[in-house]
Amino acid sequence: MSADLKTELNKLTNVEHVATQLYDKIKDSKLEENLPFGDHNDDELTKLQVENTKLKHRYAIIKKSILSLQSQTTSEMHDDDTFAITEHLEKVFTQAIATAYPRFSNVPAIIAAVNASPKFGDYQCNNAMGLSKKMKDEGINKSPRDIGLEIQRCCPASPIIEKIEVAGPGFVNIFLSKEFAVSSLTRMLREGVKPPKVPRKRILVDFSSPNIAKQMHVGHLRSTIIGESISRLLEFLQHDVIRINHLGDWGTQFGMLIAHLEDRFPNFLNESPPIGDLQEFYKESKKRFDADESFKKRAYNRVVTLQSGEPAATKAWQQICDVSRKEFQKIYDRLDVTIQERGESYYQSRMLTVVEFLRNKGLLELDDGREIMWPDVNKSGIPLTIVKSDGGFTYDTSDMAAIRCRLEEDLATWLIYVVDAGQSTHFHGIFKAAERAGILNPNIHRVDHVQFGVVLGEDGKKFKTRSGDTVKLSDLLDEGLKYSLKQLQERGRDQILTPNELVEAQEAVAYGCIKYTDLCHNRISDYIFSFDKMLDDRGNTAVYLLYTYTRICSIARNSGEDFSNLAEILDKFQIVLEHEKEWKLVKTLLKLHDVLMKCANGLFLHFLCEFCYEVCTVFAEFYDNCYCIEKNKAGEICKINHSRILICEATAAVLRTCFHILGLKPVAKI
Ligand SMILES: NC(=[NH2+])NCCC[C@H](N)C(=O)O
Repeated sequence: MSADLKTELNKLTNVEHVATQLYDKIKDSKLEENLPFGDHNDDELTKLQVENTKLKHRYAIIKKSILSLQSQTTSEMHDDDTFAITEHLEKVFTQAIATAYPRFSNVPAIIAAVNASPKFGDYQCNNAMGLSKKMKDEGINKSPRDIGLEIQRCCPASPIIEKIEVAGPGFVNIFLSKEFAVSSLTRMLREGVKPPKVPRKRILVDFSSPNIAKQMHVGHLRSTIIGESISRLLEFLQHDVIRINHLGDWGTQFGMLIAHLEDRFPNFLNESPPIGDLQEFYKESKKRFDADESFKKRAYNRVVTLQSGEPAATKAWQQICDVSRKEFQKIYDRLDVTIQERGESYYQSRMLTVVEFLRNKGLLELDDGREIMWPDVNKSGIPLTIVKSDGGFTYDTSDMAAIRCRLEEDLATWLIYVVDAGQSTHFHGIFKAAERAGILNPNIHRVDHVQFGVVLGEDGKKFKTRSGDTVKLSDLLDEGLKYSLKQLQERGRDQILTPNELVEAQEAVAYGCIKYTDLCHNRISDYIFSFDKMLDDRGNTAVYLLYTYTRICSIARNSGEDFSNLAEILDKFQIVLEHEKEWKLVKTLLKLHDVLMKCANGLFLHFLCEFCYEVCTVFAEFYDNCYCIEKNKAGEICKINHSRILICEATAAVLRTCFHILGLKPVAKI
């Protein structure tokens, strides 16, 4: 709210206050004399009445000036229409409430999109009931309907609002302006889909984060998919995003791996060891570690040499990491994931300093030879183990060092950890402890553990292969490719598409399905992994969305005209919104910014999936009812509705934006 507006509102509040006092005075004086209201002629009362008239006059002037100031701010907002509609309406109606009832100027407007019949408007302001209750508590009786009417009267003009209606017991129904919709859509077609404006932040997203020498499992796959999409969403909103792979590349297990490497590949310093299956290698070394005392001793020694930075041990460690790194990278390439590696080893020296820091602050306590830290001053919950009894560090230590580095060195103000729900106690402890240590300040920093549920097999049990082993991710992706190829062949697409187009479609469908199935459920719940379900072309699936998108793209192509230069078309043809289905589709498209904001606020991507599905189903309604191209009996094109094809192009542009965030690769031909 502008400073001018605030001053005017303050004036109004004062006048309202004086007016109430005056009213009470008049009422009391009448009660005293037992006279009916307005039927008094004593001097005192006349004076009060004159004053009352003056106040009324002043009140009206101030209200008028507020209204004009408000329309100024709302049209300023419109100069650049890259805002979310709900957010804009919240501002407009918060101002309306403040003008109508200055003492409630801090009550935020409650705005909801209306999905029922269009006669109830497109959005609703739902404050009337609440305000009526508030007034009742003050002893004032005002019906929600009257309050609704007053809000309507005080609503500043907004270019996005066509009209406001008060219905029933006080519903304030808001109808969007078609003029605004056409101008937004035209702009979008000319300039591309722009993000809503939000204050830019530096955000660090910690995701994927598998462990060296261990299998990357479906939990890591979920983290990879969700983390990538969250990063894309926040980048689209113009934030400065740092994507971090917090690899498990440090710890005592490396001692035995190095010792085993020395024995199996004595020439490792000169030649990279041909380790095919690192997991098998891990198992072998673990067996020796448990059975052979001298091997165990050497393994412990290698931990010490590695941590002190000794070159041979460091080289061995790097080579082991390289084997895993290459495997992980193959998965990232297939899924089009970009991430920067910064494993636990990165924090080795920072762990030393963070331990010193916590110790100096007196936050570490001795417990059975370990040094622990209580996240809470009251010692509730579970303590973190900062230093083990043998002097080594733990997962807690590396995360304390990491959080400090991210906030103090990277200067991120928002940290996002995309890790399974099983680690929620760990992260809760880290966040609390960081706050207690003064590393994290909740007034400046935001931290989120973006947790997610487990992937289940079709039998409802934990996802495993038929033989009961954990599923290898590369095998899973291969299987997806097989399924999607089979589906494309069943549709005879292998006959129409070129071999390259077929591979492109096959990958888009397979990887798209796997990602979309993960993202379209509320991430907190578990979900069942089934290729048959995810490849269904009806319902909320990637296949349905990709097919709809391809169909939309083909409309302009089939018109026989060149729609590649939209600006040129827009110079010649206007978008008109006459048919109710055209209007419904455009209003749906305009929800994009609201949906993006909602996804970013709670870090939930299923809202975006639901939105894509809504766009596609509303598009189908539009397409069934509105001809874009008309053909004569001979099957020749006789009329092209340019406005409608432009609406199709806008739909495709909105879907493309969402697909990019969700990691779906749109293909022009399927
Ligand atoms: N900062 C973190 N702790 N990130 C998540 C690490 C996940 C860990 N490597 C695991 O596989 O469970």
